[in-house]
Amino acid sequence: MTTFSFLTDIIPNETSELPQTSGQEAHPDEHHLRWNLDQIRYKLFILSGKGGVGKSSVAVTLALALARRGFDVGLLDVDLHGPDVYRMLGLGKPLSLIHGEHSLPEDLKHLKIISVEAMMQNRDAAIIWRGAVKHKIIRQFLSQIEWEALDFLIIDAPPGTGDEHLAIAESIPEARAVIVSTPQEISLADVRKSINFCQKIGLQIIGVVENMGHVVCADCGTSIPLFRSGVGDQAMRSLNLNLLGSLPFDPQIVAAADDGRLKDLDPADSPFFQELDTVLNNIFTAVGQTEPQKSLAAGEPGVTRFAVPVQDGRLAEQFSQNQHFALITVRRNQIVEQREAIPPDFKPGILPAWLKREGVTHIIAAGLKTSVQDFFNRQGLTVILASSGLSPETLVKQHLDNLSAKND
Ligand SMILES: Nc1ncnc2c1ncn2[C@@H]1O[C@H](COP(=O)(O)OP(=O)(O)OP(=O)(O)O)[C@@H](O)[C@H]1O
Repeated sequence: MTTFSFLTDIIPNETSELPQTSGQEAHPDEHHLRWNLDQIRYKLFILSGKGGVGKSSVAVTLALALARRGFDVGLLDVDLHGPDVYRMLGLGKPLSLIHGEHSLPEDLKHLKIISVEAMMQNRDAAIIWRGAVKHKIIRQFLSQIEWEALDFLIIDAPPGTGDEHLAIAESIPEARAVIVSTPQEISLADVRKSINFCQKIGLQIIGVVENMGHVVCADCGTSIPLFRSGVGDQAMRSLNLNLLGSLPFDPQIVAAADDGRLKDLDPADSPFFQELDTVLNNIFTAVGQTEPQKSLAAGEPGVTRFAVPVQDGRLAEQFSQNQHFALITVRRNQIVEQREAIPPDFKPGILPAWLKREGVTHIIAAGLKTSVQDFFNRQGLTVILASSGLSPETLVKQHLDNLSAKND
């Protein structure tokens, strides 16, 4: 569940009044912001120099495709003046600020979405906010929403390079930019501005998605260019950018986005979604995500994942830096998957977040102090104490045997 009650004090009701803020306040949320962001593995910032090139469509469909592959995904719409994400997905009802919470439909269980549009009682109201207010709202989206452990956060920005972009770049310096463009010289000129912006503020660009440059013939599957051919390719080469993929113009995308049915389109019937797979795979390569499919989703019914700190293939006597964990997945009392992984750090703020991101539900460990056990328990991780020296597989099997003996 994502909670939003904090927004009552910053979102004007039905009007475009400015909330009172100097914009100069120190951010008491700094700690929470870092805590939240440390739990998110990859942050992708979707940009375009020009409006209407399909940036929101790419952001939304990337988020859908990732969630369908089992990744935990957050989609943040920071296009404060023209938020479209909520509309494209048909998430009709405005968020109830009285109850301060909102739950997403079951079929989007791997996807969390937040857009300023979700909070507007009147969606046609113009939003007139100064830079400082935008900055504050974006910081609050990032620091006060309980995003929890995510594999990907997709951020949809307005066109151009304005306050929203600066707020994101300052708050998430580790975000990586994906630039969306159509293959026309007029759009590509704006791409150069986006590149310049990213370079000036030190945002890493992972590549460009070319959109609506061709159509795919429904009868013969031939690709028919809609613009002067070669313009996009030449520009990518001259800008030294990675082309992540070329998405076709697909009339189903327009109709589905207009009707709020983007999430209902069958990817198998859509040339756009088929080509989006190439974009996704190129993004995985660029960010170093080795598995294009999350093997088994954390929290799936009947699935538990054990983390066992190991040394020389056996349960380690204690936690130590650079230690491997055996991650063992159990489904219906059977071990279905086993692999090793190393956490990025052993700090209290990092280790539980990493374990949760890896879908871990149980830790098997030796000699953990009660205070450390309580700490993991508070993070929703069950601790099972065992003696060191046995293999992780044996320990998990012993635990499963003990459980079934108790149930008999
Ligand atoms: N590949 C595509 N095929 C067909 N229609 C598309 C495609 N990509 C985007 N569209 C349509 O083009 C229009 C503009 O797309 P979108 O809103 O995603 O652009 P944008 O760059 O985010 O615009 P802005 O930032 O100005 O809001 C929408 O109607 C959308 O449905």
